[in-house]
Amino acid sequence: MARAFYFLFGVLSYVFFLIVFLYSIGFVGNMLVPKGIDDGAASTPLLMAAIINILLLSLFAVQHTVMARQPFKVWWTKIIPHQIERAVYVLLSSAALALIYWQWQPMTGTVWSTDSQMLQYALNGVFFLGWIIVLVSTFLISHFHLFGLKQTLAGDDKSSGEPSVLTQNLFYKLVRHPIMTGFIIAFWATPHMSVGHLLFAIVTTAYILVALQFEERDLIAEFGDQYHAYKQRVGMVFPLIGRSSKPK
Ligand SMILES: C[S@@+](CC[C@H](N)C(=O)[O-])C[C@H]1O[C@@H](n2cnc3c(N)ncnc32)[C@H](O)[C@@H]1O
Repeated sequence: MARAFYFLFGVLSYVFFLIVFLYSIGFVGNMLVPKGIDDGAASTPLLMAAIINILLLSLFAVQHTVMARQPFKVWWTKIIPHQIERAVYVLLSSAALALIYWQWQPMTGTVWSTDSQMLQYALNGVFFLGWIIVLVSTFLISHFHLFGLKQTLAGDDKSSGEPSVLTQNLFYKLVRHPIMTGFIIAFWATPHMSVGHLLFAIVTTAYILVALQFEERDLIAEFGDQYHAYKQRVGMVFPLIGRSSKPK
């Protein structure tokens, strides 16, 4: 009975994530959604709009980073069943993203814009390529584990999970964090960069670079020398850039 509940919760959380993920593409790309990043009346004064937007992004950053850390998970799974820990994380992360999109204050001044149709097609192509890299990379790691569905079918024994495997194939052969590479590409590639979009791209890129320091600390704790060797060989977010020079 409990297992069925965990699975149902996992499925609902996953469906919510999928809706928010698809909305993210429309929001950042200013297409096909009721409210894109540049839509809405720009009635809030610029400085106030910037403060609100940074606070919204910070809320997501704090939730996403704190809940992903091992000490938090150890404490949290004393309160909630370990089978749904990841699904709850995915649900709350998706809710934090939905809040950003809902409350985002448009800042519509133009930073760059191109009239060239060729360039517009090219930049939109790169934008979609970024999202495809994100999606494919989640499957290279383990899509349904990453989004918490697999864990809902686990037994009561916390230690009975599958052993972790360090993915090093396809995109992971080129960079250590292709999901983040895909996001960065998708956030920056646009034929029309508004002030609000630029703020979004700068803050999210900075957050990604900080969050990866925490993630890599955890990966080293988990995989030890194997990760050190991987770090020496493979760039962080872009090929060849951000490799460590010597073994620790
Ligand atoms: C949202 S994913 C992001 C993965 C990676 N940072 C990226 O950008 O492709 C975070 C989870 O992926 C796991 N992870 C990161 N790199 C991995 C790898 N090379 N193999 C397996 N799991 C990995 C982390 O332990 C963490 O649980």
